[in-house]
Amino acid sequence: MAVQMKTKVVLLACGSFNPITNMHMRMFELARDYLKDTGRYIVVKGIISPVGDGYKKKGLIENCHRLEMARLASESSEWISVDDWESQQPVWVETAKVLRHHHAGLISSGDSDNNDLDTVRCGKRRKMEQNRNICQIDFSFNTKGDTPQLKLLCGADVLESFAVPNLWKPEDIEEILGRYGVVCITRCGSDAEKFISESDVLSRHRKNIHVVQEWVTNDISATHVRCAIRKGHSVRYLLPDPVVRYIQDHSLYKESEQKNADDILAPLQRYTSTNYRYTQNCSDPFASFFSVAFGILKKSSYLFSAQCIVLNIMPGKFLIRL
Ligand SMILES: Nc1ncnc2c1ncn2[C@@H]1O[C@H](COP(=O)(O)OP(=O)(O)OP(=O)(O)O)[C@@H](O)[C@H]1O
Ligand SMILES: NC(=O)c1ccc[n+]([C@@H]2O[C@H](COP(=O)(O)O)[C@@H](O)[C@H]2O)c1
Ligand SMILES: [Zn+2]
Repeated sequence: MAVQMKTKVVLLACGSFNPITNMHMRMFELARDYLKDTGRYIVVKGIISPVGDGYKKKGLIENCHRLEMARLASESSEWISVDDWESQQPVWVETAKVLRHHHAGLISSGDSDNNDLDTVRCGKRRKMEQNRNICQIDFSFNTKGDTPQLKLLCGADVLESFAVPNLWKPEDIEEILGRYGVVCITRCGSDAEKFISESDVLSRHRKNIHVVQEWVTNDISATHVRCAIRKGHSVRYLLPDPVVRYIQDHSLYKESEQKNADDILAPLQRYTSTNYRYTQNCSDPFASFFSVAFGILKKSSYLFSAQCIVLNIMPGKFLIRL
């Protein structure tokens, strides 16, 4: 009887994880089931890669805490682990570069018995031994090719953010979609299918974009969690228990929302340097402001939902803050 060959996949989730929530962990489970059900893929590993502090997102707490919380959350998983390479970089790193880094790691480690994937398996062997059924499901297939495919795992809001001017370099979008591929989990407030059909670049790479419908709609967001903590409300059952304990033990998120409040998000800073530069001797600051800001804000529901927009207008000078 012919043995069906499956393509091995490693899922990489990039994000703030500020803090990591149950939904972040659930994204991996949803994506793995979806890919398995296609009959073509077998997910062998999930990587959580918290963004570095240089991302400058409003309210982003130090990476040491976000990393530790992600580690605590992934302790209960036999196939998801946390990688600190991205968060340890001295400046913010584009997602395409993070993918390149992990892809190079997969290639160099090959697919031998002592490769990177097996390091995760060994590190979590005890848990896997406790759950032999999962081991059998995951590794009983013949797989094709030596190196697993690496795919970006994200929510639909991140996919939609591809359209925000000056947030992503067009060549990075091409690389992410063309070379790796994306597994996108639907999210309240986003319509991934509509967005893909209306975007030339996403339509062109349609076969590399897997949209996973989460029917049990779950609008947990880290922003809501931080807001609840500030109010002194319980966040239990929205986050893994060890993460709730860590937040309590370290008194996190009480006053962190002011962090980076005056900063510009790193990608916007990098790609719009000519746009947001102070404009000197401008005869009509409002006219100039709108010509710059309109491009940025036109399709930025993603930013509107997550960021506060502040304008600093001084005589003859102005600055957009997102
Ligand atoms: N409820 C959710 N449904 C689908 N995707 C989600 C959900 N929550 C987070 N994600 C995805 O997880 C990844 C990391 O997200 P992030 O760390 O920004 O979490 P978040 O809850 O969106 O936080 P914040 O509110 O601070 O933006 C992103 O790809 C995001 O789209
Ligand atoms: N140009 C880019 O590579 C680019 C732009 C915006 C966000 N991102 C990444 O997407 C993720 C989004 O995280 P948040 O949803 O928490 O903002 C982060 O990991 C960030 O580094 C990448
Ligand atoms: Zn987010």
